[in-house]
Amino acid sequence: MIDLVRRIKPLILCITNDVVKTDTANGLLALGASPIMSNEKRELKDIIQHAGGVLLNIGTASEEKIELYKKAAQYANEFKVPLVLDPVGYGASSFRKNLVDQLLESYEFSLVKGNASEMLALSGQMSQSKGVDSVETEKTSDIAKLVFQELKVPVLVTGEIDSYVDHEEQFIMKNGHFYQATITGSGCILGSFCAAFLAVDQSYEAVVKAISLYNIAAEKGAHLSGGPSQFRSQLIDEIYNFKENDFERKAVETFE
Ligand SMILES: Nc1ncnc2c1ncn2[C@@H]1O[C@H](COP(=O)(O)OP(=O)(O)OP(=O)(O)O)[C@@H](O)[C@H]1O
Ligand SMILES: Cc1ncsc1CCO
Repeated sequence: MIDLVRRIKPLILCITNDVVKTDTANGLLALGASPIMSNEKRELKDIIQHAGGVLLNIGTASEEKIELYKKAAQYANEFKVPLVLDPVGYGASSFRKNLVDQLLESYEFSLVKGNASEMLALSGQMSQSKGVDSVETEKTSDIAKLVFQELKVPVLVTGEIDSYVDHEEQFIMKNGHFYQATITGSGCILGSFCAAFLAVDQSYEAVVKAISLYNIAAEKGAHLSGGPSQFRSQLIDEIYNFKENDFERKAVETFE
């Protein structure tokens, strides 16, 4: 499926947070997709008409950006473009919680992905959210089931083990390296990769492939790195050099 992404080179609109814009654009370029970032609601219709996927990441949301998120979601639904939501910091403030709840009520998402803390909070259960990093100890598979029951949209919960649940599939995915948790934006980049794979294949397999590619690239990159800084750039090279047969390392299992 990576060959398909590289051949189609889908345009991915990322309405994402200020911390990770450059890393996300570099990640998508290394993958073979075509990123565009935007902060302007008046251009969204033009862009989304030609986009293969849209990512909404609310990591640095503000009152002024609410209309931007809503318009992007509206056009993505109107033009039937896959729409991914990353509810960064959900549970860390009531502003973020209200914003995400409104978006989920009003628009159709192809995937909601977040770390264990964010997703546990989204399920309506108590979570120890503090800031944007995950501090949850519950299994991501249990959290994914809870959030899916609550939202009834495909969900991905990230952590040491990632879990995906939709109306008919349930997977855990074991690839990845702890260095990923030492760099900012690791989950945010993954959200953009999910949008890029969903752009070429609107099924659960696209999500599994996006995570597997990203986490296998991380495993390979970590072995060549002395720490987070080197890892950060090595990861981009491993993504760029990823071959279809690298998927042979993927560690994906179904669960009950
Ligand atoms: N300890 C770990 N071992 C293996 N992989 C990990 C580990 N921690 C995170 N990952 C991987 O890192 C990526 C990001 O997951 P994480 O849950 O850290 O996201 P996040 O908290 O949303 O990140 P950020 O907010 O920095 O963007 C996923 O692909 C996940 O599989
Ligand atoms: C650190 C941080 N704060 C808001 S968004 C972000 C990037 C990781 O989610």
